[in-house]
Amino acid sequence: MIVKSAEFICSNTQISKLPPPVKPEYAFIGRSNVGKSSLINTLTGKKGLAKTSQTPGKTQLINHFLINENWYIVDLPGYGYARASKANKANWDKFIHTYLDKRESLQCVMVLIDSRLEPQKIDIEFCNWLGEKGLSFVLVFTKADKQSSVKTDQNIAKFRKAMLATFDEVPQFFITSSETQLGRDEILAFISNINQHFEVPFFNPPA
Ligand SMILES: Nc1nc2c(ncn2[C@@H]2O[C@H](COP(=O)(O)OP(=O)(O)OP(=O)(O)O)[C@@H](O)[C@H]2O)c(=O)[nH]1
Repeated sequence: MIVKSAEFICSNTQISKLPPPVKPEYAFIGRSNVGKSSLINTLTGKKGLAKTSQTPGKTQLINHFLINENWYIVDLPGYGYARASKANKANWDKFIHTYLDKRESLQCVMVLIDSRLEPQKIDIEFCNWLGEKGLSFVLVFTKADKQSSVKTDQNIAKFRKAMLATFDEVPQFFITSSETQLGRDEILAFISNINQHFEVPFFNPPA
């Protein structure tokens, strides 16, 4: 897929104010600082579209970006920000879980995992929750340029093994780097394929 246009549409803290669910959308989520904004910028080819920063936990809203005028990238707040208060974490859980569980037009959750790390409990738990809810998701291993491909493969194998404790099969995965654009074309092709089969879901427009 060629990305011809990518524009920021809205930031939300309320599910009721999200755009109508009439276009396919893909939610990008992961631990704070996993490289989510960088990946979104790489996919869209727009450097400043999603803000990148070295301060973990900066993204706190649900951000919708409209791509080629016919599908959305949804930038979700990062989870597992160590310095967030308990109340904030609980709010995050409720808000994001509601969005993921109820959003009619959500096609796939792109779960970003830092390829440099051994399997992290919080990532596995999140995948388990998605599995319990029957939500479609893929794994996107980020920052692959930061170490050898052997090391990346080892960490991915460990992650897959950890997932097999609860899943019969491991979901599809992508290896990416926002530095080298590794994985960009594969993710866009994956999305393009799903978009072709999208049918507008039934939904109740707000009164
Ligand atoms: N070398 C390398 N650095 C990366 C890559 N992706 C992200 N980074 C760096 O990692 C840091 C965090 O990246 P962001 O894209 O801001 O991460 P984020 O997940 O959006 O962060 P939050 O907004 O805190 O959730 C920045 O310093 C990026 O430049 C990558 O693929 N390779």
